[in-house]
Amino acid sequence: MEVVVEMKQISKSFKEKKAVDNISFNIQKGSIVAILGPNGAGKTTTLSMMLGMLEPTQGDVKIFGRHPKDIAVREKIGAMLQQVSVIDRLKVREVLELFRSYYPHPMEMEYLINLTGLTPSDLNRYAEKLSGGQKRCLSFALALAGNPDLIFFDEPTVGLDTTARRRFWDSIRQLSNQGKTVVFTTHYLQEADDAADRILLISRGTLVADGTPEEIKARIVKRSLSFLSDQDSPEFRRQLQALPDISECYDKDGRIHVTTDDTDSALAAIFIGRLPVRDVRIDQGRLDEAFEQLTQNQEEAV
Ligand SMILES: Nc1ncnc2c1ncn2[C@@H]1O[C@H](COP(=O)(O)OP(=O)(O)OP(=O)(O)O)[C@@H](O)[C@H]1O
Repeated sequence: MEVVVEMKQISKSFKEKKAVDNISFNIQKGSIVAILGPNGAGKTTTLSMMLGMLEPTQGDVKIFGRHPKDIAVREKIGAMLQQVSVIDRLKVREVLELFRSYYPHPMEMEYLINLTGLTPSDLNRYAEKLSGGQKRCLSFALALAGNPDLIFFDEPTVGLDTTARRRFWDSIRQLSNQGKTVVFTTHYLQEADDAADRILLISRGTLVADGTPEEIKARIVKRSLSFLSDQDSPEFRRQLQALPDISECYDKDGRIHVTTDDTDSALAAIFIGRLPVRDVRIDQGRLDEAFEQLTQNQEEAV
């Protein structure tokens, strides 16, 4: 598989603040990768270094095997960033033509318009007169104007309604099917889960997990066992605390719950030790709760 992005031991500090701390990953051609994390995690900083807009304090970024600022790289990448700025006094069609003219192999105008949700009537309007959502569509179109092989999006769906959001992700899938590589940042686990093949989970500047959405979910969602007991005693509670990989033991809704990363081993230990339990259930924690907890921890630490 062709590697298009190589991030090797990247750190970025702003004065005293370490925004990104020793992150390494590669991105393969044709993949859709979400950089997921709470506010201030370092997502935009990471993206900006891939785009060559920020130089790392340490480490090495390579895009298509070259420095991100290399002209050959610039012709093959597109980006849609958080702030939407449009050129005044130009109609949408003129702005698009202008951007297309910067590139050796621009995307066909008709395809570009279809893909990005701009309508024929939008094309004759002045860019500054578009609504917020329409400006996002224009921004998407400008990111694609050069027919890039690698496209970066910073929080792409902020401010889009449900229909526009769905259209955006459908278009991204189409681009990915053509072998284009997509990297986007998001706060939302749900969005990363729906849209990405792979999630890079960033927290406080470090890469805390890297895998498919399924792997990430399995990692952050805690499992627990719950059961009833007719012979509750301090000795029984001590035995529960000694189960493998137990992080918590509590009572809820008349049942005893133990949280563990390894439900199989905990179950085996319960049966081997003949602990006085019955009606054992394995519960999967809720994904949104787990992610919220991760986010809260981050916010508390900032
Ligand atoms: N130019 C800068 N000067 C000083 N500190 C900065 C600068 N840019 C980012 N930071 C700090 O670096 C940290 C990471 O910021 P970054 O914008 O990368 O986070 P993020 O994950 O993209 O957050 P958000 O989701 O809120 O956009 C934050 O603490 C931020 O305040």
